[in-house]
Amino acid sequence: MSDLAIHTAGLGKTYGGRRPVEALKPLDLEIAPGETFGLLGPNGAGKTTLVKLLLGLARPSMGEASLFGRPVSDPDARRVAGYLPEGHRFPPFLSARDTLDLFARMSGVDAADRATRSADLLDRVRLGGAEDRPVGTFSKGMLQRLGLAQALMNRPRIVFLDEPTDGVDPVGRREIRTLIEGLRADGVTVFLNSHLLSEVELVCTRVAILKDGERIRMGTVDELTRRDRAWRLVTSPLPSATRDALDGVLAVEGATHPDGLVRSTATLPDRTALNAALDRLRADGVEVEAVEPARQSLEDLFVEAVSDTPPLGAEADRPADA
Ligand SMILES: Nc1ncnc2c1ncn2[C@@H]1O[C@H](COP(=O)(O)OP(=O)(O)OP(=O)(O)O)[C@@H](O)[C@H]1O
Repeated sequence: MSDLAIHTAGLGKTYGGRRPVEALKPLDLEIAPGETFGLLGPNGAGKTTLVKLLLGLARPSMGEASLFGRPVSDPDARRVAGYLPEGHRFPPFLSARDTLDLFARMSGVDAADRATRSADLLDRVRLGGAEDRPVGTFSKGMLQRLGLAQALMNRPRIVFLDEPTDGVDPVGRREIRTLIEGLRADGVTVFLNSHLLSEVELVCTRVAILKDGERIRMGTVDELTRRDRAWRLVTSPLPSATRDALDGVLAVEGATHPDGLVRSTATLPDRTALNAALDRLRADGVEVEAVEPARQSLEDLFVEAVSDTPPLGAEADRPADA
């Protein structure tokens, strides 16, 4: 039996009808326990479909999926999962405490446990003090935090969070991020669907990008955002002869920083060539403060990946070494 948190083999979904939609093309996916995995993709890419398949809420057209070694069609597989759906709604007249009590009943939490569990969760999502207010008076951030508490009610080993920071202000987003980091510290596997790439970049250990139902990228944020054959340098100012000698290799940023150092990007075929360039800088009396692989933001990568279509099976699994 697999001890992976999520395992899929050839999992795919085509919605029927007069014009069938291939929402998810056959997907092989392995997510280890304790990972915080981010699923990205433009609207209609198949993200929600994948989550529904993993929760047994939609039936696959092909392939199989399991959570912690149990097929997702087995209700016991779902018992270890929590779910915060996108755009969830709670009855507005219920208090936060009553809302959680309702979900506790639906999750089969023992009557003896329910009150303590709800109180603990309300504290955890920082809603202690607002427990008796009707949910209809809650801000978007409070509603999302209550949604998170609901998703954690059954002490899940894995939680699926669909746009948890949707409509939430920066302070609320940070609070939700801290909660997600807390889950990771507790060893809970997190499967995050989000359009907020800066958040995903901060919180996820690994990400995949879906487009038109197909996975077009997958890797750690570090692997995916590292630019091939490019390094970022921080140095003392460069004499003009050095600039001329390294013309075409070194692109120096125009602005001088308050620290008096200059930033540049070196584009070179390999590490040997990088070291030759550094030797040249040193020989010219330039002091080197820092050298690191150049990166693009996750947002740049996303836009680039979804704009040019070629599915990059080989590149997706490209080794991290520059
Ligand atoms: N019940 C359904 N019946 C028919 N087609 C569907 C159904 N649900 C989703 N689809 C289609 O499947 C494709 C994938 O939809 P899905 O909701 O999984 O995308 P998504 O990546 O979650 O999008 P978004 O970011 O907008 O939430 C879309 O073309 C969508 O129109």
